[in-house]
Amino acid sequence: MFVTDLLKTKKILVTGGGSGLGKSFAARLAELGAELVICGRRADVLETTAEELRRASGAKVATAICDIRDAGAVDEMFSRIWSEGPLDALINNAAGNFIARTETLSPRAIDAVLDIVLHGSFYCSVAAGKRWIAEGRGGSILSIVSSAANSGRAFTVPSAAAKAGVLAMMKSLAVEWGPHGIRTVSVAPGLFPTKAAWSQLYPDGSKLLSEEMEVPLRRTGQHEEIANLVAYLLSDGASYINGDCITIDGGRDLQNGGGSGVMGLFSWTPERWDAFRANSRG
Ligand SMILES: CCCCC/C=C/C(=O)SCCNC(=O)CCNC(=O)[C@H](O)C(C)(C)COP(=O)(O)OP(=O)(O)OC[C@H]1O[C@@H](n2cnc3c(N)ncnc32)[C@H](O)[C@@H]1OP(=O)(O)O
Ligand SMILES: NC(=O)C1=CN([C@@H]2O[C@H](COP(=O)(O)OP(=O)(O)OC[C@H]3O[C@@H](n4cnc5c(N)ncnc54)[C@H](OP(=O)(O)O)[C@@H]3O)[C@@H](O)[C@H]2O)C=CC1
Repeated sequence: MFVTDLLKTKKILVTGGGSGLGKSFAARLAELGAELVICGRRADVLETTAEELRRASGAKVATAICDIRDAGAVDEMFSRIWSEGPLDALINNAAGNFIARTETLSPRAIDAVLDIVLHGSFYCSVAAGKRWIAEGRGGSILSIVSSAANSGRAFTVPSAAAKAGVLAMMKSLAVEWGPHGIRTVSVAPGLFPTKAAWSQLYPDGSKLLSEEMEVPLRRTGQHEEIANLVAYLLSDGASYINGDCITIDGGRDLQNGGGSGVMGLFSWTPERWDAFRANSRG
């Protein structure tokens, strides 16, 4: 679908690039010639993925262990990356999320999601942007958000609020940093199966099946479909797209508001919620 060296001159950081969609983005970008840095908290996950990508594509793939909730650690990571050459693009992909009744959330639970999604994306964006501006060079920032950024979403309220904040940041920076040659673009995915999303959001299989049936295309998305969109948006072919958010969800958002996909959760008993909490990651 693309020329094989579409991203040949680009060096790209993918936060959360060791697993899930981030790994699929990294794999596609590497295939298209990009040099990559993938970051996350788990060294073993990052190393395994980096080795897989190097073997499959021959691309240069570096890893950075970094908890993006820590602003100091983020800035250190960017300094280390820059010491070997500047980035051309940043993908804010790392996220945390889980279903919960909002009134039961502890302050730490709320912060866990807000800090990863909103603060982490903000720290990374500023760390990249200030370096590009100081050097008088351009760059691209792509953030993975969700349709909940516009509509809100019951039972994953911290994620919805954080994604809305990220979207507002991206639209604002498109205007503020556009004159510096820095463009921003957001992608709002629908249902893309990943181990983490499915365990954190769809522990109840029947609920997922009903959500799939609410997608006009009657299926979940394939990773290569969203990875191709991300590759295009970071390529020079998309150089006049700035500040927009592209939805890739098989039409689901048009059919649903932010609420109907979670209707099944209203019937969960407190015991069912306790069982989910006891078994969920974290
Ligand atoms: C808007 C909806 C549309 C969908 C769009 C988005 C989809 C996705 O983002 S799917 C991606 C899902 N991937 C992940 O979640 C992977 C990363 N997740 C994690 O690392 C954890 O789940 C984390 C977010 C909880 C953060 O981990 P960590 O920093 O290790 O946090 P702790 O284990 O220390 O927990 C902090 C705090 O949160 C409470 N908590 C954790 N899980 C739950 C839960 N299921 N329900 C309620 N509360 C939970 C935990 O108890 C801690 O609070 P305190 O007990 O008060 O200390
Ligand atoms: N899958 C789906 O259907 C949908 C996904 N999305 C969005 O797509 C993106 C990818 O989701 P998905 O692949 O499903 O999720 P995953 O949980 O598989 O991936 C999240 C990645 O983020 C990393 N991460 C989490 N917290 C931190 C942190 N504090 N610092 C650094 N890295 C961190 C994780 O690595 P580690 O744990 O090692 O740190 C992991 O590699 C997210 O932005 C998500 O909100 C949006 C809508 C739907």
